[in-house]
Amino acid sequence: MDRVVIIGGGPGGYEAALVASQLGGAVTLVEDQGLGGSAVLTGTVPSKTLIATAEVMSEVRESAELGVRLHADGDGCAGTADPDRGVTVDLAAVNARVLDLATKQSADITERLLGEHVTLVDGRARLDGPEHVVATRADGTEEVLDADIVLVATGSRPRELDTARLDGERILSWRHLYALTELPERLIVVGSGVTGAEFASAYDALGCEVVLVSSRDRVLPGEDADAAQVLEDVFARRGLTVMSRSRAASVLRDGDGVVVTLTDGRKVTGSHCLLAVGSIPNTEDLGLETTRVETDRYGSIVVDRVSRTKARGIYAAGDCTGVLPLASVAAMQGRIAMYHALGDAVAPLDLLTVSSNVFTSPEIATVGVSQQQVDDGLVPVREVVLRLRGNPRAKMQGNRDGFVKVFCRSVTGIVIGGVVVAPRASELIYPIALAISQRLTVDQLSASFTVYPSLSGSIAEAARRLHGTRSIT
Ligand SMILES: Cc1cc2nc3c(=O)[nH]c(=O)nc-3n(C[C@H](O)[C@H](O)[C@H](O)COP(=O)(O)OP(=O)(O)OC[C@H]3O[C@@H](n4cnc5c(N)ncnc54)[C@H](O)[C@@H]3O)c2cc1C
Ligand SMILES: NC(=O)c1ccc[n+]([C@@H]2O[C@H](COP(=O)([O-])OP(=O)(O)OC[C@H]3O[C@@H](n4cnc5c(N)ncnc54)[C@H](O)[C@@H]3O)[C@@H](O)[C@H]2O)c1
Repeated sequence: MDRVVIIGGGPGGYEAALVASQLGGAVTLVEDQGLGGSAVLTGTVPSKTLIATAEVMSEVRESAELGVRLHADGDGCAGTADPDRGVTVDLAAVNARVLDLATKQSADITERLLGEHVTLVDGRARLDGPEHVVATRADGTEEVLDADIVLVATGSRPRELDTARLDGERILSWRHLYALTELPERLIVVGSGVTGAEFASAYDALGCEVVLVSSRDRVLPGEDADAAQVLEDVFARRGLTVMSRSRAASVLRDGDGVVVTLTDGRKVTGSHCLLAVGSIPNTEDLGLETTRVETDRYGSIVVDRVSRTKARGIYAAGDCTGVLPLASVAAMQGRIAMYHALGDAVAPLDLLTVSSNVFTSPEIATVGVSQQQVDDGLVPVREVVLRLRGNPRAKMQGNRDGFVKVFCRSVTGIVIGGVVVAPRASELIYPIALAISQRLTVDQLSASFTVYPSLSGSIAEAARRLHGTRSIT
């Protein structure tokens, strides 16, 4: 029986443990922060739970158009999405729910792993040569685990700036947000990547004044430019301030507030600052130097498409590899590693089939070939963009911001990419993802019935418009 030792209990680690156990390995997983990793305890799950409340607030805020009338009850709750309409958020209750849900999900994962006979070691692990993992427990005792196969899945942590030290009270990373019991009066979010944009959108919806400090020309520089423009327009309409081409040089505490100084000398004041300036892979102090595992200049572990490192028998998965920092990708890399290591059939990781979503309001979901690749002339395509405001269901629901974009191969009509900007775009992207993975043509995608009226009708309609040879925008 192969002895498999997994370092890290996030999606990269725990999904691998399930597969390794299913394939007959003797599996030990070392983790000291609780199962689920930052995905469950501080990242994906808590942020999306908070955003669930923000979504309700957004809908309430925009419900007047649908004839909904709300009346102030004057109960004095902290934080107000719209004081004139009497809708408020009790952030202490929201965050208590967030933390409770995360803890329970972690417990569910623990139970599942134990049920699959995975041995859990509560400790911090490091490699001691390619065949030994040393786990150090909180009391300092050490256990040496012999391994035929090792998976490193240690994740990443928030990047800090030397000139912006996190204090957990006013200068925060995303890990600190769930300790807040009152809405910040004025939140300055530094960094307009996915993390910054999601929290800016959420806190604005919860009723907080938000300033987004963006070092780039636009928010979400890594995402579809048309989608980012929709989001910027929505932010502007809602009164969320975006300071573009503004790089934070320092963040300092000033009494009960914070001062963000930009590189051009301007100062932005607020009650709190959220630093969302990226992540650092957790690859130090792991004993990697006792093996042939290589890291790149960012500190990420170098892996191939079946998650092999440069050291025989040692695999790596998830954020510590820097391949694509998503929970879904971490989990897939972890599973692929175990299929490969334990001799099962394995398909190498294919990033073109990965769906991802930015959980702003509206959401932005993407899959496959990107507009940037098309504009750079890397892929010849036909494409269509259908604005959401032409969709009957969207009109009924009062949704006018967003679009559906589909790319197909010029000659064959095979679907190779798509973007959906809409409420619940995370759900709507699936038919496009399925079409890509199954190599369906636009004619096949449009041949299925969609419900009338529905937002998914726009996906079928987009595919229908791509029948033939014209590019329609
Ligand atoms: C705010 C935020 C929101 C996000 N939202 C989404 C989303 O909506 N969808 C999505 O797909 N992705 C999202 N992500 C990304 C996602 O959280 C990560 O890609 C995912 O957590 C990576 O999983 P992982 O297993 O590689 O690492 P992690 O989840 O970080 O887990 C790594 C684990 O390894 C442990 N560890 C580290 N070193 C050691 C050691 N030496 N010994 C033992 N254990 C160790 C850590 O304690 C940790 O528990 C979000 C990220 C952030 C920051
Ligand atoms: N919904 C999701 O799936 C989700 C949510 C959050 C994060 N993530 C994952 O995590 C990854 C990292 O996202 P992220 O947003 O945390 O990091 P990021 O590196 O993508 O973005 C950080 C941004 O901060 C900017 N920045 C850096 N220093 C700055 C400064 N001094 N002043 C102003 N801006 C500055 C950078 O230019 C960059 O645009 C994403 O690529 C994504 O894969 C996913």
